[in-house]
Amino acid sequence: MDAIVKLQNVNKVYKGVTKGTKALKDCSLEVKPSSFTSIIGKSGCGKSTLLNAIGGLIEVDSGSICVKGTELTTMTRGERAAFRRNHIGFIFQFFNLLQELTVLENLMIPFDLNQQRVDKEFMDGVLQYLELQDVLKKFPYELSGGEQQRVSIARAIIRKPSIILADEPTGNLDRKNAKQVVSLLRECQRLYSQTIIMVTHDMDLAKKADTMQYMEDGQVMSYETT
Ligand SMILES: Nc1ncnc2c1ncn2[C@@H]1O[C@H](COP(=O)(O)OP(=O)(O)OP(=O)(O)O)[C@@H](O)[C@H]1O
Repeated sequence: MDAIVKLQNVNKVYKGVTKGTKALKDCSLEVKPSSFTSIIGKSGCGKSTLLNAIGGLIEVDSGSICVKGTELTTMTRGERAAFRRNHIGFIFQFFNLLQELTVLENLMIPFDLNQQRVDKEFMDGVLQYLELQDVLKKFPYELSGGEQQRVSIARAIIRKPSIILADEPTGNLDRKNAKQVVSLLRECQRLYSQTIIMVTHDMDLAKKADTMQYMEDGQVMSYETT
């Protein structure tokens, strides 16, 4: 099956004050559709940069990034943003929920921005599955860390993106909630055929993916398939 995400020889240098940091060095990666991939590697090896490049959040210097058959590197920033809104959901370590909005309002932000209609039935199913129906009127600061992360997962899922990019989604959670989040991502993959790419420091959680990619010094070095 064709890869849903394919990077070939991608290079990214962050132009610093003194010298540039090479965050990606001829980095290549292929991800199969509806698969769950984890990316592990030491701090600073380029994991977040790789995820941000796949999600079109940053521009790279050279190489090819093909997502769902579309080349991102030739797009303008606005085109990448539109592509991201249509196809990609992001989950972050610090949840990125707006504290002054209720849970429901947070969930509606992407729909409002995109002037897109909500599939109410689908959304209700996701909320039920993530056990969030009873917290919809609460504010994020009234929720536990695990609940907040479940809200951010719901926000990523309910727009039915084909790809979910999760950057250390369990980094701020205790063991029990961390395991639950990874199980939920697995379920999203199973139920909604979403492709999940998860960056983590946690080897035990990384092993729960179908494919584990190891990054070192700006490159994906190897992979294991279970
Ligand atoms: N915006 C930026 N400006 C300058 N340098 C950056 C920027 N973002 C990342 N870097 C540098 O690029 C390299 C890769 O960073 P990246 O955040 O991708 O690594 P990481 O593997 O995700 O690290 P961690 O596990 O600590 O989150 C690091 O040397 C980092 O200091």
